[in-house]
Amino acid sequence: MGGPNNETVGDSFASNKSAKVFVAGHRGLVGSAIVRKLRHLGFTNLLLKTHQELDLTRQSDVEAFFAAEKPQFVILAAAKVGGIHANNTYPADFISINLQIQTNVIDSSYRHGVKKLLFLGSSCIYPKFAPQPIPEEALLTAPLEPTNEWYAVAKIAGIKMCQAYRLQYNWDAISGMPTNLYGPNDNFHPENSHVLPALMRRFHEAKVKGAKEVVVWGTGSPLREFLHVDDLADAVVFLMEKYSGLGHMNVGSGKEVTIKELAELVKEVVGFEGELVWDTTKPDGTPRKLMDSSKLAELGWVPKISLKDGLVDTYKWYLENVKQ
Ligand SMILES: NC(=O)C1=CN([C@@H]2O[C@H](COP(=O)(O)OP(=O)(O)OC[C@H]3O[C@@H](n4cnc5c(N)ncnc54)[C@H](OP(=O)(O)O)[C@@H]3O)[C@@H](O)[C@H]2O)C=CC1
Ligand SMILES: C[C@H]1O[C@H](OP(=O)(O)OP(=O)(O)OC[C@H]2O[C@@H](n3cnc4c(=O)[nH]c(N)nc43)[C@H](O)[C@@H]2O)[C@@H](O)[C@@H](O)C1=O
Repeated sequence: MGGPNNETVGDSFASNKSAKVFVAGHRGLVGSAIVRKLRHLGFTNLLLKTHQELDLTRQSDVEAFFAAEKPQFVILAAAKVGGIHANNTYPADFISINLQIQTNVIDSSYRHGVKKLLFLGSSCIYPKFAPQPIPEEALLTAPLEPTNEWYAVAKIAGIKMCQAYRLQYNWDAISGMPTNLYGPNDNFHPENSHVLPALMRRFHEAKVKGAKEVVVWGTGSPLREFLHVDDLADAVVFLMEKYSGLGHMNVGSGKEVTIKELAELVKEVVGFEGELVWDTTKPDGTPRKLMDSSKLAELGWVPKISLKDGLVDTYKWYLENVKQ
């Protein structure tokens, strides 16, 4: 069994199903998938608070919550999240809310005896023109993509905070960097969401209305790597169990598609039969961000859900759960 400075640890997380686990952001895309996974594994003592019940930007409330509840494990999936337009339009929100949430949760977790914390960042932490596939070592080697640099700077601070607490206090805080995610409970907002849910909604509404065209942003040439959120939840539990290193860990599918290919695939899954029209006044963002997830693969984790299967599953969820 390893302590905080060992690269890998034994099965101390998943073997204790009655451990008190705080999943922050449990109603979001990622948090809800982690809760499903933990419940499936038999965890019985999950600590869950809605944004209304506990605003994680309020330091004294977070401090009081940790003092009263004393969780043993923390998975930090609460954040201000959005797609390229939201990141570009609300830079102050993206940097300040994320810095506040993560600083409050990480510091209170340490101060109130949490055994282990997992912080979630994003593939946008890497330079705009990083080597592909992007290894963890590419962090802070060149300038960021301007459309999301505010969010990226907050996420980089979160990684560094976990590392600093490990170094100074010998405390077990780790970071996982997921690639672009999708799945049940995604945000389907027409402007502020990520590309995949935005297109699913737009194609669905066009199909229902019998529209002839759907507008898609940018040129269609950027490449993106997509991972189903149930795979990510599986990787999160894996990291909680098996990894206790200083370095952050990439979590990707290893497969990339152009936005044009993605749009064609979503169109097919939804069953829209009209044309695509490209709005090139909208930004493309970073040209390519395929992560190198070989470190995680070497530890023994690989994804299982293909993009096609994941899209079918997500559209089924959309039809059953999103008000039409
Ligand atoms: N979606 C993606 O493609 C990717 C996501 N990630 C990371 O995964 C994590 C989760 O993202 P995702 O699930 O997509 O985001 P969502 O927006 O779906 O969920 C975020 C959750 O955080 C909660 N939250 C936000 N602000 C506060 C606050 N002040 N106090 C309490 N709760 C709050 C939200 O509650 P409410 O809605 O009530 O505000 C929501 O439940 C983030 O760290 C993100 O960076 C990483 C890579 C890709
Ligand atoms: C996960 C990651 O997500 C964000 O980065 P991003 O990968 O650029 O995210 P995106 O999903 O919004 O766009 C991907 C691509 O798709 C194109 N695109 C086409 N049509 C629509 C469209 O309708 N909506 C959106 N959002 N994009 C569209 C869009 O122009 C771009 O070329 C970060 O800000 C940050 O949040 C982050 O970490």
